[in-house]
Amino acid sequence: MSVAVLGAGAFGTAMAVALARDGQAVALWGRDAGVVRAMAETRENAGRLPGVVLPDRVTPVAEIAAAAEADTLLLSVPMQSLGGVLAAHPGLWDGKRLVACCKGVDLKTGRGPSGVIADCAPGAVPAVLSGPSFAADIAAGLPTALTLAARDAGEAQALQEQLSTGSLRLYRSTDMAGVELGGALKNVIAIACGMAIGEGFGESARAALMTRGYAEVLRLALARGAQAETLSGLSGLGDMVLTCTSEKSRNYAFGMRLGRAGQAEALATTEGIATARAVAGLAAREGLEMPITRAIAAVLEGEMTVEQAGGALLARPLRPE
Ligand SMILES: NC(=O)C1=CN([C@@H]2O[C@H](COP(=O)(O)OP(=O)(O)OC[C@H]3O[C@@H](n4cnc5c(N)ncnc54)[C@H](OP(=O)(O)O)[C@@H]3O)[C@@H](O)[C@H]2O)C=CC1
Ligand SMILES: O=C(CO)COP(=O)(O)O
Repeated sequence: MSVAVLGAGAFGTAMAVALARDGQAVALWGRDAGVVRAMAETRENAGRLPGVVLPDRVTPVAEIAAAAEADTLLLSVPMQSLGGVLAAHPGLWDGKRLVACCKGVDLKTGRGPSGVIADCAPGAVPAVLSGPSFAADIAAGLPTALTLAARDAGEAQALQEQLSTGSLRLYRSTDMAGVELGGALKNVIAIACGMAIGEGFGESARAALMTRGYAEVLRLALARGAQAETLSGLSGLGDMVLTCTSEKSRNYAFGMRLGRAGQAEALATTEGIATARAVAGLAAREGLEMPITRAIAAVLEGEMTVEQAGGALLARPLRPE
């Protein structure tokens, strides 16, 4: 089984490096031919993952069809770009294992990564790779553990074996909904935690937000048919712990800047913003109790300040835990 990476950002490049160091030949597709040429010449992705040498087995390619010859394709573009990339090349995906590495909810359809793959590439086998991992850590060969989910247990095991390396340990799951919801929603809670620290609410408040945020994630995931064990695993609790406690997280750092300065510039990968909007809407429609997510969405819409959001959460009626 051969593997390629679509999306030459930090995470895609890190995965290509990890798999190549483990002995696999990996095509790495980037949409910008100039960036691809520079990677091939300098053996570095200077813009997205500076300082990491691309092993010889990584081949940067500017033609998506060349990368899509592989059996397994890691989709490492931001969540809001996933549908567009798949829809733009409809002839490439039949029979391929498409492993989504992005975390979030597509704003146009309300679907997670596997739903977007099912819509845009119905002839492919969808899978999801998620969990606590900074691209720089994977690229440095530091010990990392993630969850690989596919609907079919045999597919999940085949992908687990193909994509695990000496330092990257994958656990397998068939609970696609649980894995992708945990990955999407931890970004919302990370923004909340960043806001709390930036505003000066303190570390106790952050611990409360992580814990009560986890309760919200679990509530939504169970309502979507996910298994509780998945949410307490790497792709749920594991990623929430990492993302809510590290300024290396773009979502957490964004929240922190917003808490400190009242405004902050978002990146395409500040994926918790779109997720907060999508999930706050569906929580309201479906009567799901998700007060933290709704408060974060309100702050992001400019309907309240971080200070007001904190006050509103504290003023909620007292209830059993
Ligand atoms: N960085 C990390 O530590 C981790 C990231 N992830 C996930 O991986 C995904 C990618 O993140 P990451 O690599 O960090 O992000 P980056 O911002 O580093 O890279 C995103 C890449 O996607 C490319 N891209 C964006 N839109 C398109 C498009 N329409 N067509 C083709 N390529 C496109 C960008 O190209 P260009 O440079 O031309 O804009 C860029 O190369 C995210 O969903 C993220 O949540 C998961 C775990 C860890
Ligand atoms: O998902 C991540 C770690 O698992 C990276 O977090 P950010 O997308 O917030 O940078």
